[in-house]
Parts: sequence; C-alpha cells; structure tokens
Amino acid sequence: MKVAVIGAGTIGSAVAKALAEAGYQVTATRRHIEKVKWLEEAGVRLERDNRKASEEADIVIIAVKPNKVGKVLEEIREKVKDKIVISLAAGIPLKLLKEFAPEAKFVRAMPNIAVLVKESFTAYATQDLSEEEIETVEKLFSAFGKCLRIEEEYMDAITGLSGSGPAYVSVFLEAMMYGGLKVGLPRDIARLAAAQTLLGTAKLLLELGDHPAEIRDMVITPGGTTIDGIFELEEGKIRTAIMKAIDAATKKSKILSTRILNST
Ligand SMILES: NC(=O)C1=CN([C@@H]2O[C@H](COP(=O)(O)OP(=O)(O)OC[C@H]3O[C@@H](n4cnc5c(N)ncnc54)[C@H](O)[C@@H]3O)[C@@H](O)[C@H]2O)C=CC1
Ligand SMILES: O=C(O)[C@@H]1CCC=N1
Repeated sequence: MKVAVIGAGTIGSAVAKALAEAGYQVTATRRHIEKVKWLEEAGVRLERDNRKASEEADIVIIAVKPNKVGKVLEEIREKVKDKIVISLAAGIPLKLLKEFAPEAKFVRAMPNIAVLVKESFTAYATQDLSEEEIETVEKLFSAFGKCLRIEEEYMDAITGLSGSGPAYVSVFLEAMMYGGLKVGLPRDIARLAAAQTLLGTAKLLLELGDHPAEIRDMVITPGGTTIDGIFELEEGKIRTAIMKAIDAATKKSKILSTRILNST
C-alpha cells in the first residue's frame, strides 16, 4: 500500500516513519525537504511535489497546519479523486474538507505525538468509507498506536484532550520530576520514577479500574503519606486547572475552522 504524507513536520514525520517501519511504501513532502533527510534512513521517500506524491499514492495523509489545508487540497484535488484522504488538522470539519476536494473520500483524524513511540491514541471520524476501507485505515492507524472511530461532533473535544494531551502530561511529569529534585533525588532517578509511575498508573486504569478514584483509594493508606500529598494537590486546584486546559484547547479547535473560513 502506497501512502503520501503531505507536510513532513512534527506529526507528519512521525507518522511517515511509523508507517514506513510497518511496511507501507511512504512518500513524504515538505517545502524544505532537506530538513527531514533523516526520514530516508527510516525508508521514507522524500518528494517536493505534492501533486506527484498524491498521484502515486493509494492513501494521502494531510499533515500541514490547519490554515494550509485548503491550499494543499486545491493543489492535489485532481490527484485524489476516489482516494482516501486522511486529514490530521485540528479543527477542520469533514464538510469543509469536502468543499476543497469534493471527489475524495475523507477521514478526519486526531493522533498525538506518541506516534513516535507507537502509542498514539488516534480518534477519527468519517462518513465516506466502506467497511473494507474502514478496516484499511484502522490497520494504518494501528501502525502507530490505538485507534477509535467516533462521531465527528466529538473531534474538537478529542483534540483538546488527547491531541494536545501529551503537552499537559509533560507539564505534570516535569512537576513530578521537580518534586523529586526538591526532596533530594538525583535527576535521572527522579525522571525515571516520574515517567514509570505515569506509565504504570495509565496501565492500571486501562487494564483494571473503571475509574481513577479506585486507584487513588488503593494508594491512600489511612493516616499515611499519600493523603498529605493529595491534600496539597486539592488545595492547588490541580483538577480545575487540567479541566480548564482541555476546555480551552477544545474551544480553540472549534474556532479554527471559523477563522479559516473567514480568511478564504
Ligand atoms: N504536533 C502534534 O502533536 C499534532 C499535530 N496535529 C495536526 O497536524 C498538523 C501539523 O502540525 P505540526 O506537525 O505540529 O506542524 P509543523 O509546522 O511541524 O508541520 C507542518 C509541516 O507542513 C509543511 N508544509 C507547509 N506547507 C506545505 C505545503 N504546501 N506542502 C507540503 N508541506 C507543507 C511545513 O513545512 C511543516 O514542515 C496540524 O494541522 C495540527 O493540527 C494533529 C495531531 C497532533
Ligand atoms: O497544538 C495544536 O494545534 C496541535 C493539534 C493537537 C496537538 N497539536
């Protein structure tokens, strides 16, 4: 299966590399292609011409910034007739994608940067694909993590939660690490302890628990150490801050398409 990735920036390069490693024939484009020469080592072919890359591909993935999606789709419109086109852009609805290239079969997808370690959560929405084509795109998304088909109405919320999520989690991880430094741990030990704790807790939730509170309850020994830490977290309104972050990013995703529509 031949895949073209249009826009080999941060997420496009990660996707291109993961797909090449999974055995797809991948061509990636970017305006300054020399900046991603390293992709060739991963088996990705580099190409400057978006039209040529799209013409040769079975599936086209659009990984440019949201305000460039329209321009790129207009450029490759003739080359993606009846082809599956997967847009990774935040905030661009299927309806708007379709206006730029009416004869393509669109998937709106939101992965996250954990594509780099093949642990992305990729949610996607589509109205154009057959069951067989759904299987094809799910296999493709599975090359870099877990995927889930959702209704398009949830795509902005998913963007605010799991698309942007690694950025929030990295703030939390850094704070955990700094906490470790504050109480005298060497840097490398604090880093490993914070990261492995996050990984283990996520696994506990996915494999055992229905609700994070169950995990919290297992850790808190009455009169022990954890409850003193939790008391401080509650005073710092950490939950409110995280909920506000997801709310703000979701709202931004919602207004992106309005901005783009107004500027075209
Ligand atoms: N960075 C992330 O973690 C995620 C990003 N996204 C979405 O992916 C898209 C890209 O985001 P990033 O990778 O962060 O941005 P980026 O700026 O790193 O990558 C965009 C790339 O597109 C290239 N480009 C611009 N115009 C082009 C054209 N006409 N033809 C070919 N290439 C062109 C740029 O040179 C750049 O390398 C955005 O729409 C974003 O919403 C989605 C999920 C996660
Ligand atoms: O910050 C952004 O707009 C993109 C979309 C989700 C993650 N990064």
